[in-house]
Amino acid sequence: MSFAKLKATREAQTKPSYVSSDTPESRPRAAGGEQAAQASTSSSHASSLPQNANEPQQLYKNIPKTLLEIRTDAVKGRGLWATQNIGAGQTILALPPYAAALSTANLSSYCSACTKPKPASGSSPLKRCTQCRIVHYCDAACQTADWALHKLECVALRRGGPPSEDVEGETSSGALIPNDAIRCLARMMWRRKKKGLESDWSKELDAMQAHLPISPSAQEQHTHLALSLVRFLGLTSPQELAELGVASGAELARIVAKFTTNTFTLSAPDLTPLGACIAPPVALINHDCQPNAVVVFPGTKQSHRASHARDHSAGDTPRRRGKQILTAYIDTTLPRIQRQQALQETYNFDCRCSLCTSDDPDPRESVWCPKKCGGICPMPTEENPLSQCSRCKSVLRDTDAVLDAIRVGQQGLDKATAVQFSDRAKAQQLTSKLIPILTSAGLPPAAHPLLALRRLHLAMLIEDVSGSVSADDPSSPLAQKTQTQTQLLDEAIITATQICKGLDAVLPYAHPVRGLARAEAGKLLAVDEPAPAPTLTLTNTNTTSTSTAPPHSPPTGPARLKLARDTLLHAHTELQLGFGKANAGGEVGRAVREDVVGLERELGGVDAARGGGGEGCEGGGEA
Ligand SMILES: C[S@@+](CC[C@H](N)C(=O)[O-])C[C@H]1O[C@@H](n2cnc3c(N)ncnc32)[C@H](O)[C@@H]1O
Repeated sequence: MSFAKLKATREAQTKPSYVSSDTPESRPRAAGGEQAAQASTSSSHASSLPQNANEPQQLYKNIPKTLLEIRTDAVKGRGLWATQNIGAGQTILALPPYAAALSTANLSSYCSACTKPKPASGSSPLKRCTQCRIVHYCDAACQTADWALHKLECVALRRGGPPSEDVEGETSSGALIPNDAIRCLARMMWRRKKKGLESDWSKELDAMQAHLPISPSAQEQHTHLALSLVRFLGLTSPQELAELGVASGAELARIVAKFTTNTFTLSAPDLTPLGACIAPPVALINHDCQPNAVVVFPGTKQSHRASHARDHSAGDTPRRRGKQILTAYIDTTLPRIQRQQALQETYNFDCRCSLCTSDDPDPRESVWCPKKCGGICPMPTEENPLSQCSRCKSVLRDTDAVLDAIRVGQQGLDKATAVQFSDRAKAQQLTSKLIPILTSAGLPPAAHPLLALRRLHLAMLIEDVSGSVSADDPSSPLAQKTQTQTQLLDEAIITATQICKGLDAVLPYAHPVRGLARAEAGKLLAVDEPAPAPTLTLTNTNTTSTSTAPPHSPPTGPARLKLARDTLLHAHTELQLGFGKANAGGEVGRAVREDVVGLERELGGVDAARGGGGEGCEGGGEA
């Protein structure tokens, strides 16, 4: 698994949100910069705070001082605080990563300079570096922009990577390709040397917080990464290490530790993980499971010439002056215990945020009220099987059945996630079987692992839907073909709708994941319905009636189009806030807006054909 994927399993799907969370109390800004920061950090976190940076405010020139300031929290260390009220959807920070690398699987399908994907067939394909034959670029301009780093990387790639599990593929000449973490680290080191060790750029990197790994497995992982890096860089002596500005092996270990604590998953505008990247000003932001900001890579209007890490403030409540800016490092749709484990494993701290310390029932860990009053019961556990509805106080019976369903669901989710690419049929069989088991055990749409299973199921269904539309088999009978297509599409729409319900219950309004999920549901509703292929049903009165609709199937015809338009409009509003207003909701937000305009036109046509006036939105669907 690539480093990006590994981190992404923890963080990507639920890139941060933005509730008006009541963040821990702000503390007065530490007067003494790094020393003060170090002194005020809990030693139980075994972290080593920056030793050699300037007064932090003098570094980080690209942090807008009119909006933000660096302060130190006694528990979390340095962080960013709002110096004025920041509106929903306002960009807080926008900057390109200091170093980035695509994961190996993406090296031939994305540009290594701007991270734009391979163009659709028909347009000119990505150009491969003729020397290493590994990295690809949109054109000569992208290649030139990346050359200063790639010329060093090209040599290292041709030399071949370390023969270890960090290697994820090989070149046509059989050279091994190290994973994205090693290549990103190497790019960071080369650039650090080029910029000068005394430059602010390098000092910001050096000032990143490092956790000295506590667990033996983390220690082993760091050592392994450091050794692989040395081999990839082609270093054979301590002198060569010193030429890169690294005085000793211990210092190299610290650099690796800083890297793992502070990297981000480089993602596409739709949050698909692409690789690893590092941006010290953004890495200053601390974690909260109910954060008030989000890190996204929304794509630029004309092209992806610059891959910006943008930190957006989103949601419908402004971040008030004096509040700490907080993002989520992990998937916040997960139940508390899994969030805590992920944070401990990678970032080495116990989260004490309001969500992690609350006693209120949490939809992530809940079961519908047995009396169906609309309330929820806390999910029973082996230790605490007693559970009652938070609203009507009805007691949940047969908790063993619920516990069994959850256990089987979690095991199935782990298995299906592991085999989703290698054995699609198995993964799909698992998700299809487990979703009804969990719903009949009474789990609401937000509960884990039901929500996660549905998200996985939908990803596979969407591939099937596009496959069934594009690979229309002319030999199969029309009725059978359209029925399969209708069933697939309806199942995808129903699943997407349930996912939106689940995400709405656990993520704050305008979270990018919510916006993307709603955009997906809207797009599925907008897919042309397969030509009607009615099944004939004989009735006992000797007449025939037609019916293709399974129970709870989505509406058809103009009603479906209207629902698609309304869903996409809703998605557009959330995407604008989640991916930034100034950026018009990012690449996905702009595409959704075009879809809305198309649907408005179609609906106008339908209304005109019926002789009615359209009931569309002015200006093509701006919410
Ligand atoms: C990416 S860094 C954030 C910036 C860091 N505070 C600094 O001083 O450079 C991540 C580290 O910050 C600390 N941290 C972030 N959020 C925290 C939280 N909610 N509680 C405790 N520590 C936190 C942890 O030590 C974590 O490994």
